[in-house]
Amino acid sequence: MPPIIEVQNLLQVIRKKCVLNELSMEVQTGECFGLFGNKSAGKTALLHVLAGIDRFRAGSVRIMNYDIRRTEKFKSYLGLVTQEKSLFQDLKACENLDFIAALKKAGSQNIRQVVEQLELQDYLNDPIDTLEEGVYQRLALACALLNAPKLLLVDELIDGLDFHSHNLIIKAIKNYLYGGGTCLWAFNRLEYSAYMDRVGRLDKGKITIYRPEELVEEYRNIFRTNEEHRVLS
Ligand SMILES: Nc1ncnc2c1ncn2[C@@H]1O[C@H](COP(=O)(O)OP(=O)(O)OP(=O)(O)O)[C@@H](O)[C@H]1O
Repeated sequence: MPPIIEVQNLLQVIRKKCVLNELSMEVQTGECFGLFGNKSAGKTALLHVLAGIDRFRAGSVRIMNYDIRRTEKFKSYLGLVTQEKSLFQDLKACENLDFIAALKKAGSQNIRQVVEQLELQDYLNDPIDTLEEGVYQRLALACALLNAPKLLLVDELIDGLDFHSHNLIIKAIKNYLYGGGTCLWAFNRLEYSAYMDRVGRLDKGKITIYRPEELVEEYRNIFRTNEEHRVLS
């Protein structure tokens, strides 16, 4: 089976700055693949290319074996939670679910399922701008899962959320993966790498692939080295 995401020599330039530089990577079906890196490392830029939001300068990107420069068919298999708030601000929570379900051709059974899974029952009649951050992110994930996507792309998602929302989201993603889904998850807190099967660390437009424990070990070593220098100097 070909990889669900296949990127070769991807070059992305934003406002004359080379953000992704000859980047190549593959994600296999069923993986939870993390994108890790400092602020401005290019995680969102890569996610936006994979979601078909931004055009890219050069290279090749295939999602589910579709060349994303040639077709938009892959988009109907995606679920996406962006870093920016992208739900409809003028609609209530239930209206967002109904509207997005209609766009994705998802039925009322799907809506009931995600509402239950992410415990949104008490918030359905609330306007979006009154939702606290954790509930907003649960709703954003619920909307992304409505079409039972083959590939879920999420940016940050759980950073700074209350413990209950954090746990509900982790459980929902775990169930999604258990059901055969694939997730690509951008984050910038090292501890979240524990949720991933593999992690790609972005730095200066390049990607290095790690097992989560290798990434933690590398940072532990950096810490130890720094500590030694500090004590010695
Ligand atoms: N619309 C834009 N206009 C100008 N520069 C941009 C734009 N979008 C991204 N960039 C630049 O591209 C680079 C990569 O940004 P990106 O948002 O992908 O980083 P990131 O790894 O997601 O960071 P963060 O963790 O802060 O979200 C940064 O230097 C950023 O300033």
